[in-house]
Order: sequence, then structure tokens, then C-alpha cells
Amino acid sequence: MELLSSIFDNFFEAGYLALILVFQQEIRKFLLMVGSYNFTTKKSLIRHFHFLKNQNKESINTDVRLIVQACKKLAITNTGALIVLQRNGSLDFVKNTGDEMNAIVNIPLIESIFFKNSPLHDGAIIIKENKLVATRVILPVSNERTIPQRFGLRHRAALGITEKTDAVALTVSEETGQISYMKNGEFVLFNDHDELMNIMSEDLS
Ligand SMILES: Nc1ncnc2c1ncn2[C@@H]1O[C@H](COP(=O)(O)OP(=O)(O)OP(=O)(O)O)[C@@H](O)[C@H]1O
Repeated sequence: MELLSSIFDNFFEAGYLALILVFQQEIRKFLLMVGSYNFTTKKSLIRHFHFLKNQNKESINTDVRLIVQACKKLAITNTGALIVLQRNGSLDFVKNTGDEMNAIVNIPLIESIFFKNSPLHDGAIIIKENKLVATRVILPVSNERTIPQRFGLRHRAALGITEKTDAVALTVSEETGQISYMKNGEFVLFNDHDELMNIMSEDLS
């Protein structure tokens, strides 16, 4: 009987270990999100309780149309861009790698930042609601092996930040002018810009 119980004990211990190993990415992301989550803001709490959504009147939603329009303009001139859109989780751990800003977002501002000769064009920008809160930010790069080789560091950085936090990201490829949208460490597919705006509006509302 004792032998049987020790076999079961070992079996369950090995099971826990296997579970931790299998889900280590998810556990890491969860802990990062809990660690960086700003539970004190009313908005972040309300976002978690969707049944209270209608009472969230004073929150400002990100102007998705404006950001997609800016990306379309950048795409026409093959100007590379990396835009991170903050949601509930704090991005302070990456914000510190760049320059903090506090500017209302508009299309010429986004265009001028990513203009190739601009001193601010390197790295990512972070937008929170309708404010540009940081420029020249260095993001953690995704190590995911399944990302196709044609995607370089800009795309890997966008995937990396969305893998580690609840933020979403947009890239404009300097090589192809292609606009990509990333969430949860994956590319989100869309057929046209209207669909992209709808998906983003849903994610950022
Ligand atoms: N870790 C990072 N965090 C933020 N920005 C980054 C990071 N790594 C690279 N970038 C930005 O991406 C730019 C281009 O990188 P790279 O050419 O390797 O990307 P890519 O995915 O091939 O994109 P593109 O299609 O635009 O060439 C860099 O000049 C830099 O501005």
C-alpha cells in the first residue's frame, strides 16, 4: 500500500513539473501581466468587468482610424514604423528604454517621427489612449522559431511585446510597405483596412 502511494506521489509530482514545463510561456506571461497590471485605475478595473462597460464614460478610446490612416500614409512611402498600443497592462518596463513624451496623437506627428531622417525614427512608439507616451523604445524580441524568416527585428519586436504583455502592435514594413497587426504574440490577419480598424476598435474599446 505504501509502495502504491509513493508511486502515485511521484507520478503527481512529475505531472506538476510536466505541466509547468509545457505551460511555461503562458505562466511567464501571466506573472508578467499580474506584476505590471495597474489595478488601481478605474478604467482597467472596469475593462475586466464587461457588464459595467456602459458606465465607463470618462475613458478615452484610442482613435484607431487616425492610427490606421497614418500607417497607410507611411506604407505609401515605404517608411518603416512600429507602434505599440497600450491596453490595461503597464508598459513602464519598456518605456524607460526610450524617451517619455506627452503629446496628443495626430497623423503628421506619427509621420514625422518615422520619417527616415528624424532622430526619433528608430525603435517603437507607445500610444496610450490618444497620447503618444514614448518614442525610441526598445522592445523585447520574440524568440518564436515559427516566425517566417522574411520578418526581421521590427516584426519580432512587435510580436515580442504582444507576447509578454496585453498590448497590441502595428508595424509598417520598410521593405514592402505592408501593414501588420499583432496581438498575443501572433499576427492578426485582415482583408482590408476597414477590417483592421474593426478588429482594433474591438481590441481597444
Ligand atoms: N527590439 C526592437 N525594439 C524596437 N524597435 C526595433 C527593435 N529591433 C529593431 N527595431 C526597429 O526595426 C527597424 C528595422 O529592423 P529590421 O529591418 O530588422 O526589421 P524588419 O522586420 O525586417 O522590418 P522591415 O520590413 O521594415 O525591414 C530598426 O531600424 C529599428 O528601428
